[in-house]
Amino acid sequence: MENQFNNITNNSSSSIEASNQFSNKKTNRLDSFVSISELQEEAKKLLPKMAYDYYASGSNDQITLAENENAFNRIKLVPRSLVDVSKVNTRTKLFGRDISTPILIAPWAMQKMASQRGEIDTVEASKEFNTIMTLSSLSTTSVEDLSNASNGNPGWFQLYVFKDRKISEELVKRAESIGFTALVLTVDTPFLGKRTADFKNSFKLPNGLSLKIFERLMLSNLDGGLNQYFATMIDPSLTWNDLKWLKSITKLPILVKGIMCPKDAELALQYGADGIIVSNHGGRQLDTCPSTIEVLPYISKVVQGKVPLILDGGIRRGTDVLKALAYGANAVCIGRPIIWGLSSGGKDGVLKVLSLLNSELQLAMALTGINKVSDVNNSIIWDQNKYIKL
Ligand SMILES: Cc1cc2nc3c(=O)[nH]c(=O)nc-3n(C[C@H](O)[C@H](O)[C@H](O)COP(=O)(O)O)c2cc1C
Ligand SMILES: CCCCC(=O)C(=O)O
Repeated sequence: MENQFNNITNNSSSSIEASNQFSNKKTNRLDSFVSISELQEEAKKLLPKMAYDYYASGSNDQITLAENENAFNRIKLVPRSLVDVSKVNTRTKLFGRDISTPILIAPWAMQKMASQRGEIDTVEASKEFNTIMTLSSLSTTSVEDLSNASNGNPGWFQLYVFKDRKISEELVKRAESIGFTALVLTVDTPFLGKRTADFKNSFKLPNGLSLKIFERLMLSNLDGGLNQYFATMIDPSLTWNDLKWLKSITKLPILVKGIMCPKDAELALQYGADGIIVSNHGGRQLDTCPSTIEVLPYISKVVQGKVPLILDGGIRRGTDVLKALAYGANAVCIGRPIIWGLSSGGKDGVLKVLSLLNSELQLAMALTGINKVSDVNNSIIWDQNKYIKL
């Protein structure tokens, strides 16, 4: 039993084993953390306040930020008995690629505030765990350096579209030519949400760091504050027609990230999206919008398996991953859990987070009588109406 849930279904490596919470073979500092919330506490101790606040914050009153997690906790799973679960397996396939887990790494900006090697640590961990990382447009590592660090297999690239389309076009072509295998077009951010702590802290990148991808644009120092930077550079006039433009300049599959409305899911399909990411940007954009898990079943009904469907927002436990799969997602992305892992222990910290959440997922699958990801469906969600006549 212990072995089964220690050795995750990937090419198990020493650092994964060392970071596993139940392993008694080796111990290191990361072994003592048994949950994402403990890693968050550790990150809070280690990070400068300005960086921690930027990473942790939601917008306005942070209602949606809290709701993303709370909504998962309100959903109840159904335990099942006497099913042979001796070979539970979290492997799955996405865009033809075999991955060891349905847990992917969301794009998040400025990772070198969390560890010295930033995005390089994250991509190395994602490769070792055999999952997919999406690099943020606002990365502190260049696309070329990330590609080199991953032997030409850096994962997916997240795109914020610039007012100057030529810059975006050049960026897309660069990313495509050096091995990125999909584009993630973020559509929930015509303007950056109002994150109070960043205003109070007068957030700016620490000296010595810059937004590598845009270094040439001379705006990398962010002196005017995040929102001003964003408003200066990013195009708020983007519409569905621009998805056609993007498709015309790349052969890569395009996932649309930030879909929260079933009507928008319909439009995304109509305009040719190759994948949909249900996301409210981790509660950082429109405050008081619903949690992502709440809207997922409605979007799943529109998508009907035509393209891969991914959810992010509020995932802090393996049971949350299982609930998202049960509501129709093919995979999930995690943002802040990776941030806390990277801040607490660099690459090993990211591996720790992936290992911890995937072990929890594997255990939750066993306890609900599920052996493989493709067998998950909504019968594992408790619905008293189904049993009311019994
Ligand atoms: C600090 C931080 C930076 C982020 N930067 C980006 C970004 O550059 N591009 C983007 O599309 N989403 C960005 N996101 C949103 C994440 O991709 C993802 O939607 C969100 O973190 C998921 O919620 P979770 O943190 O609860 O897992 C960022 C999120 C955080 C917390
Ligand atoms: C100017 C930084 C924007 C990155 C981002 O998307 C976020 O912080 O949520």
